[in-house]
Amino acid sequence: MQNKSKAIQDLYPDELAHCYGCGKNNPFGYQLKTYLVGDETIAHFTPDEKFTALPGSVYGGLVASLLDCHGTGSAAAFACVAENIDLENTETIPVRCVTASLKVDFKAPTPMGTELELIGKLRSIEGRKIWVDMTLSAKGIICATGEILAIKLKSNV
Ligand SMILES: CCCCCCCCCCCCCCCC(=O)SCCNC(=O)CCNC(=O)[C@H](O)C(C)(C)COP(=O)(O)OP(=O)(O)OC[C@H]1O[C@@H](n2cnc3c(N)ncnc32)[C@H](O)[C@@H]1OP(=O)(O)O
Repeated sequence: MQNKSKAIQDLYPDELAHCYGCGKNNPFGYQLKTYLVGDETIAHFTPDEKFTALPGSVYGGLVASLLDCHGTGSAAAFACVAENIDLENTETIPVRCVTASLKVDFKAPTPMGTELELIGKLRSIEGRKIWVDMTLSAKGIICATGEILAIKLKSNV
């Protein structure tokens, strides 16, 4: 079992840490952080008014991008576990996962100014293909669900 201490995105090497959604080296982005806790992953984000769809609710593009970055982070974490890479005792990980497919279902309006919680669960790993199921909730209410197919790149770029 892994503990919640290092975010998976903080283990991406510096030259690959510029993603708008989750790169620690992108000062303009969301800097989403995904943690492995037991056999799930978790991330939090609190949207402000610039992400408005209608007053009081968050636009769907943000919801999708949070699921995208939590999904690839989760896929990388689950791949590391499968490969016996100890996330607690490494500075960078050798696994590179990118999104091939992302499905989002919007279940309820996502409220503005409330901490959102993203949870990821590994569905399966088949070769370089990693499927993760996700929820995005606010105050315990599921606002969106997501399914991602992430692909582990063949070589370390
Ligand atoms: C952007 C580059 C960054 C590189 C550095 C990495 C840095 C790590 C840090 C990450 C930073 C944060 C990331 C945030 C999340 C993003 O936003 S990522 C950006 C959005 N995603 C992209 O730009 C990916 C664009 N697509 C691609 O580059 C290529 O299509 C892929 C996904 C790497 C796959 O190409 P490939 O390695 O040549 O693999 P390929 O043989 O085509 O497919 C492998 C398997 O997956 C299946 N597959 C592929 N696509 C699909 C699909 N859409 N549906 C179903 N199955 C599929 C294939 O059928 C195949 O299955 P099998 O035959 O093995 O059974």
